[in-house]
Amino acid sequence: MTEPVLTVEDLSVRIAGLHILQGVSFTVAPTGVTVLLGRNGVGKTTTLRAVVGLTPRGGEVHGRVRMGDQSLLERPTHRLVRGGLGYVPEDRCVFAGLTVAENLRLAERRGTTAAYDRVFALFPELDRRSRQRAGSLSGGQQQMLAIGRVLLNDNRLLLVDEPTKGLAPKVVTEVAEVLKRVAESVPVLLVEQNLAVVRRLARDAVVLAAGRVAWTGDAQELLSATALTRSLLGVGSAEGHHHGSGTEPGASASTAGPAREDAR
Ligand SMILES: Nc1ncnc2c1ncn2[C@@H]1O[C@H](COP(=O)(O)OP(=O)(O)OP(=O)(O)O)[C@@H](O)[C@H]1O
Repeated sequence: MTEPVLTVEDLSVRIAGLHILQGVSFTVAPTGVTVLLGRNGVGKTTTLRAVVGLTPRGGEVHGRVRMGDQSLLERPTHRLVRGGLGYVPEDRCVFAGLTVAENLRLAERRGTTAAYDRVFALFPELDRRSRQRAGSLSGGQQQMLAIGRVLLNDNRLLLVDEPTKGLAPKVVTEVAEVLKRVAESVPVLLVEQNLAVVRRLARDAVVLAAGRVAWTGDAQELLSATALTRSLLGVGSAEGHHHGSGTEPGASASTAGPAREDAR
């Protein structure tokens, strides 16, 4: 068996008195996309943040997280990033007042050669728009910039949080396509609510529920098991068709109905 690139063991996170993660354990395969799923507010973002050392101040993190043989939890984020842990946060965090080129330049690491060729091959638009202010880019273009910025450097693992959130259908497809190409060379741990995107990209799935891992296994198998997706994610079917009352209110992936099937 190949060694996982990331091993999370008994991860527990408390924030503001809430015990959000209560002993989460899973691994991320060294190739392809592993998707982290679960209903709204279950702790997917909290998991990624804990791995990369960005739990909000005052939050308590316990457990073990390893990337290869390196233990991550006690290291500061900048060290982890330098060690090859790439993170694309949910809110993209591009510098709105700076140009595309300036945003990219800020991501360069001293002592290494930034891989502009790789980034512009994946995102030719960033090259074309290099003098445009990031704040005036579309949501999709900002997402491309957020991903491109991380890809300027070599990574051992990418953590990508809801990259298609709030994007137009056509752009969702573009972002999914780019992530698929990225994942050919670097493993990705992806939080994604759009099940059409999950279907397109993911090989392995980890599902969180009630602060713990409720299911792990083959992502495609999960998506084809209607009863399972309904109980774990609150959607009737990963196909995006309504089956009976397949969209329960408040279910995270329940927004992945027909309107979100565009990424196929
Ligand atoms: N800084 C914080 N202070 C208080 N509560 C927080 C904080 N960060 C997260 N939480 C709470 O922890 C829970 C998990 O949040 P998290 O963002 O990890 O969920 P998620 O699964 O990523 O949700 P979504 O699918 O909606 O993005 C939520 O109930 C959230 O309100």
